[in-house]
Amino acid sequence: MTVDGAPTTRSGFVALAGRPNVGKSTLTNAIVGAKVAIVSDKPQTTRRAIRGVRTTPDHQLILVDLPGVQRPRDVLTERMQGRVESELRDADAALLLLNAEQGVGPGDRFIAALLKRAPVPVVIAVNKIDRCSKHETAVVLQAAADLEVADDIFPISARGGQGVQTLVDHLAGLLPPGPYYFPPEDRSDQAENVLLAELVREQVLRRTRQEVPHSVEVEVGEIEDREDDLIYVRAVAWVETDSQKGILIGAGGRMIRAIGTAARRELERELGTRVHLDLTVRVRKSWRTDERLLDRLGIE
Ligand SMILES: Nc1nc2c(ncn2[C@@H]2O[C@H](COP(=O)(O)OP(=O)(O)OP(=O)(O)O)[C@@H](O)[C@H]2O)c(=O)[nH]1
Repeated sequence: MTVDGAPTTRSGFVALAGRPNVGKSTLTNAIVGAKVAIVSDKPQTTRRAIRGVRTTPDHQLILVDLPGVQRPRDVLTERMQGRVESELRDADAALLLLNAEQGVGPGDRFIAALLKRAPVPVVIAVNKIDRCSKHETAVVLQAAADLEVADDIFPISARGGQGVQTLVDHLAGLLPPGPYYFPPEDRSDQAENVLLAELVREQVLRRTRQEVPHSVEVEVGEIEDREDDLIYVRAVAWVETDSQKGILIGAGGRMIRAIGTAARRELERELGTRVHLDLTVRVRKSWRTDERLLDRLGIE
């Protein structure tokens, strides 16, 4: 409280960086307390910067869940990297997530080098400590310190919750004083169709496992109130080859029906109403290099 009794709030942006699969989505959900970022055991699920908003009486912490940072390889990853750099410029702090199970590798060093140039304080969280002994964790904490990028390093388990509160308290302390950016009830500012597309994509990945790589993108074109208590959602799953399309559709359409049913349930849970999901599969050869499609999909 200030002298005149008005509450002092802190608010700002924390840019979350880390190799694919380190647990960025799981941590985002743990911090925000809702399912805003999709979680999958496949690397590189998160292509868009998905923001989660945590609001408490004294702070609003806006997490920017960065796409997996990689060396530029094609148009998509160059764009992703551009996005990472601009998010860092606009952030109040950066959080580098490491995987305790895997230790510090070249990918982590690459991101750390990028973060060294960030004009904001950098914090490291070493995740998945539930999978490691105390000694193994200590070794990774030391390797994290040796990156010489962060002043503070926190061991956590995003899945189990261990250490998450301490980390959040520290991050909140790095935010500048200021009013809230979003209404307190908001947990994500994503356009609804992007969020729904992520939920559908999660089901596609879950069911197709290794067979269909990360070349699947989902676009939600239409969300329409059809009648009381029923929302019509039209989605297209874009793949790169005819054989991927075949896998997604499956023998006699079994796979696409299973994906559709599971995705519809997720959408119903999200929207709190019955959903009619119209899901089609289309082939778009090398969409990764198609700037116009990337724009339409909201990948900047
Ligand atoms: N044991 C354990 N597993 C975890 C923990 N945090 C995340 N995971 C698992 O690690 C896998 C990847 O987690 P995600 O949250 O999807 O990782 P991500 O960094 O968002 O991945 P991308 O979006 O692909 O970059 C999932 O299977 C999670 O359940 C943790 O603290 N402990």
